[in-house]
Amino acid sequence: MKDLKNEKILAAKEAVKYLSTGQIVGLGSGSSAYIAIAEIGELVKNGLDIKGVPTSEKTRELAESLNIPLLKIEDVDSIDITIDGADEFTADLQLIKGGGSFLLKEKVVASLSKQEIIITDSTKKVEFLGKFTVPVEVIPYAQNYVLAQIKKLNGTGKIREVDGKPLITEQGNVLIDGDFGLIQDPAGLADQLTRIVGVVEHGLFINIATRVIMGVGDSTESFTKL
Ligand SMILES: O=C(CO)[C@H](O)[C@H](O)COP(=O)(O)O
Repeated sequence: MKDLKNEKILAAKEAVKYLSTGQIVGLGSGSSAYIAIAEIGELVKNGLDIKGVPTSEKTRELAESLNIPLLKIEDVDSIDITIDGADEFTADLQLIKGGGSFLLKEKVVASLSKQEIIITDSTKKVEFLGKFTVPVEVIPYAQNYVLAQIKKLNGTGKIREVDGKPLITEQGNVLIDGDFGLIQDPAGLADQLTRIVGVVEHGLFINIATRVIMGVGDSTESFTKL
């Protein structure tokens, strides 16, 4: 049986090799990113001088607990490198993110980043995105409209719930998990979702990742833009 936790650890250890002193580092969210943050905490303890930019409150709390110095996103113009996770990726580095509900901040941080390194276990690589649903962050007022528009795109949408109630994101929005089947044209779907009024952002990360490091058994595989 695959040891997915170990695969994430191996990927995280490989990713932090890209860090160097003086950098501003985006800190992702999710179980893989938290492993990387723990590694970064160790490196900081041993003298690595970086400043982190968190992608969620949970990440901020974790980084603070590890004494990683932090910057506010408002105070940075550019981020040198971000390490984050993903729910699915393809060989040409298109991603679905947002399983952990933090896609909006993750995409802002990724968009500011010169390098976006994604770390995953070996279950996340797919030929076509779409087995994992596409999270769509929506202002609550527009949720029924957006659900109807998703239908027009031949998709089905479901409001994400926690304990029987709609999950409210850190930005006060709701998430619709959109099922579009296997996605043949992720960039096209991303454009269509962006154009729906009331959609704040979605979890298709198109041409954003610069490298994916995937743990496989006892080693890692690295994917870069072809
Ligand atoms: O996008 C995310 C959170 O919004 C996560 O990076 C994604 O869900 C992967 O999580 P994990 O590393 O726990 O598998």
